[in-house]
Amino acid sequence: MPDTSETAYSYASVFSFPSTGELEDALAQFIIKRQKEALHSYDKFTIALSGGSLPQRLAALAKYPADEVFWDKWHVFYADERAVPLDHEDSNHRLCTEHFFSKVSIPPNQIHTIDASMLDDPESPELDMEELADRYEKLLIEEFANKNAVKFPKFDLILLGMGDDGHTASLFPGHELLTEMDRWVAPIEDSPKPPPKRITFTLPVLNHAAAVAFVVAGGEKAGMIQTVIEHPKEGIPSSRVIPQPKKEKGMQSPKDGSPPKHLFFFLDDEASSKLSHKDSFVL
Ligand SMILES: O=C1O[C@H](COP(=O)(O)O)[C@@H](O)[C@H](O)[C@H]1O
Repeated sequence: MPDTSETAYSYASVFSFPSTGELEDALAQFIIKRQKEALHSYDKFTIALSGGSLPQRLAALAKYPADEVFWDKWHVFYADERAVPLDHEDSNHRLCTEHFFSKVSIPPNQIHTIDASMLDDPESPELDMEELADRYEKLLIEEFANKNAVKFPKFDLILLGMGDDGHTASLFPGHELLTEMDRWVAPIEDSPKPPPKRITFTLPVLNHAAAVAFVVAGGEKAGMIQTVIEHPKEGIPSSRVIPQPKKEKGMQSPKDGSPPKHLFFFLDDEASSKLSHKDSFVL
């Protein structure tokens, strides 16, 4: 577990905003900066999204003009998805479509969903969750494996939410999936939060990303945010997200010579109310 101090967090930048509107504007600027950095190195921007409250935090991006956000370069995946049809009320894809994709112009073939053809009857005992996860992993392999020939994909940015129990993506506290160190995408059939059947990125995928940002609002999450940032614990999934991407040529370091940070928290003032330190938001 990383060292933390009362004055600054050595491994993460923690930003807090008085309102969710201000949080959303700052998050949009941050995402655009990451997109520009990615496009300096490659001709695409690979991003993974979550469900829950995250999709509604992305709508601010729609305000930016076409010379700022290059939607045709975006390649979108899901950090986790529920094993339900894509138009089901529990689907993370449905939420992202309603709150975000419907407002912007990402080419639909660059938004990578789970294989809906397997999900006509999500209650069916025949539903092969291993196969569902493997098919999603294959999409990642098509996107990443040739480019980097690495053991794990390296997303330019992964956006995560956090439940008040500390779960993130569909990695739950104390669950055996926290020990999965080989697969990229894993099934879970006993999610403590409904629906029970889901697929999820594994911890190594989260921790190989160039950047991961948690986006969390609300006073009910303040205690867990303090634990994750100031007193991280092995059994709490969000505590285990500490990206350490492989160095690449052109990777930018801060001008002050400090080691680059790859983990970011975008919080509202209620979620950050128990923290002893917050960073100024400077891009
Ligand atoms: O079940 C899930 O929960 C987390 C957290 O959701 P939130 O509503 O508390 O923001 C979410 O990030 C994940 O994608 C989702 O499947």
